[in-house]
Amino acid sequence: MSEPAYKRPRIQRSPSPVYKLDDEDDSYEPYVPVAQRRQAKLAKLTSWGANAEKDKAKRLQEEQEERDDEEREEERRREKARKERTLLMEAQEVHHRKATEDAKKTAAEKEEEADAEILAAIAARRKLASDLELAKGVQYMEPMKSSWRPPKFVRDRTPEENRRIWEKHHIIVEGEDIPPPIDNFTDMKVPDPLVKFLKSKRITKPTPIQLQGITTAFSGRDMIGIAFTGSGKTLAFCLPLIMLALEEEARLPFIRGEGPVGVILCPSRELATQTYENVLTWTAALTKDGRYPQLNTLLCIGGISMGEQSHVLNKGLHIVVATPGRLIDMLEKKRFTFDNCKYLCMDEADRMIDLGFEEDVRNIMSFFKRQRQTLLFSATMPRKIQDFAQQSLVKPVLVNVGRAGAANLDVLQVVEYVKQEAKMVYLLECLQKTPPPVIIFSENKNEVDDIQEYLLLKGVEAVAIHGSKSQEERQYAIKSFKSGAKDVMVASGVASKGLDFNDIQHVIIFSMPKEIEDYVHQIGRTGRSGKTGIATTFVNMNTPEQTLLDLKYLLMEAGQKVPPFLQSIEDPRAAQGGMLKGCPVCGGLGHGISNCPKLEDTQRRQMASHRISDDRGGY
Ligand SMILES: Nc1ncnc2c1ncn2[C@@H]1O[C@H](COP(=O)(O)OP(=O)(O)OP(=O)(O)O)[C@@H](O)[C@H]1O
Repeated sequence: MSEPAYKRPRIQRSPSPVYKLDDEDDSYEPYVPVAQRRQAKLAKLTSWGANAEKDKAKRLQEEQEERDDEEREEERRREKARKERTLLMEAQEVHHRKATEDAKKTAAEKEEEADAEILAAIAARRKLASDLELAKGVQYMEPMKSSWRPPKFVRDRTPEENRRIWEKHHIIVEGEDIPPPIDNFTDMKVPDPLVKFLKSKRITKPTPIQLQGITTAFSGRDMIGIAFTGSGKTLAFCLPLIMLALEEEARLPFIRGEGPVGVILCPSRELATQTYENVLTWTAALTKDGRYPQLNTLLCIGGISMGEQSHVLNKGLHIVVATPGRLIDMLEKKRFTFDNCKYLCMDEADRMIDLGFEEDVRNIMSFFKRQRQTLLFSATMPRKIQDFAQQSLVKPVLVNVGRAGAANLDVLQVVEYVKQEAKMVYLLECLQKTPPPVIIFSENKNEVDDIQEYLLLKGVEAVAIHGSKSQEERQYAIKSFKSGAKDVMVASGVASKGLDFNDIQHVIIFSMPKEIEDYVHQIGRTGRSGKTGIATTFVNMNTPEQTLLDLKYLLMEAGQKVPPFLQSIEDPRAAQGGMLKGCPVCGGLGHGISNCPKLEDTQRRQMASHRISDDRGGY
């Protein structure tokens, strides 16, 4: 058995006291003397002020840095956004802006703008200069030098006196240092035998284009000459070349292989032949006198054998009259060179540049070794061609007699509505209006043949000419018509440019050409050199309304009678308001550039990229 546990008794004691040491008392503050305390406070205050300044500056700096950071960040964001913006978005914006602006414009303003855009696109063509000159950036700044001086009394004239002469002859001149007009061949210093010869041909006084054009060309200036059909442009550009050739020959006679001094380019073989014959007569008149040397002229056209003219090539050569294709051929074969050629004239220049000859002209220019005097002449020269040509000429002078593309006022224009099926029969009746010679124009080669056949059947002495005829047939037609052996010549429109037949009484336009310029050239075969003539034009349902509108305006401009069916044709542009200006591409008054038939035709031709003629010098 176990013993019970013993519980020891506990003694209750009071808790032991907690002792604290003196220095552990919180409230204890050592004693600091007053002076020392004041100094300490002062020091504290001073140091606090300086720190506050520092803090403030620091804070400001930090704030500035923060702002800079934010700006940089914003710029980064903007840059990123800019990069992310697609071209499409920009295009949309431009489009939107344009749409808003367009909404504010009138229809006329919109059309004007569209026209300007098309014109700018056309104007962006390469300058008319040789490839070499373009590549080398050769640009002539000063006109060619000339030894010709106007007589003293002309030099002494005041500008006001010159202006009065221009006004009197309805001549508009543009350009720098315009040479003075002279209204007398002798005062122009044209050699006496030539003046006498011209007189014998009833050419006694210069026509307006001659009195300004000849002095301009004599002065060595590049020029654009615009004047009515039959107003004597041929003499205006041939005479200066003849004078230049005389001067060169007198200085040092030409021997074989030398020359030519100048070249005249024409768009058709017939026109080149006619100009060549003119040059031959004028140079022969000089030589006949015995005081002047013989000048040699070469006709350079397709369809003829150049062998026949080898006698000319065997001598020094002064003047070449050419169509572009054959000229390029001769230059490439080095039958002659343009090393000393100083004069380049283009007759019917608007056609030369427009009718697919532009590249040929550039090619021809590449054969020139130095600066030349360039002259462009035509009865029709739309603004577009003038502007284009101006950039290629050196300080050009523009000599303009009447509106470019206006009809000759000496032609009485009659427009008749004739049904298609009635045309042939009515033609016979129409032929009775005047005595021969008469020219009938048709746009279509087959129609030309049909008309000739019909007339022959009816006993009318008629010849026909168009681009598909052989050179012999073409020459025969021209010769027999010119000599008076044949009364009527039926021709395709292309035969119209520049041909000068004696006293054509009546021009009948069997089918109205689409381009009003062609009409102007066709009616211009009559009413030449101051005489009057009649032009009868057949129109009907097949004639495009726009062509009729061009015709209407042309008749109005020339003060001619406008038949009721033409009067009733409304101009859609008139309804839109705005100025009715001539089309800058073709000069037609009845339409704008956006619906110009000539431009359409050019574009179609360019797309088909085929040439007008196989020999480049024919029609
Ligand atoms: N000063 C003049 N006085 C009278 N007749 C002239 C004069 N000058 C030229 N002629 C004659 O006028 C006719 C027409 O001249 P030319 O063929 O040079 O005209 P054009 O202006 O070239 O016409 P187109 O634009 O149709 O080619 C010619 O028969 C020419 O002999």
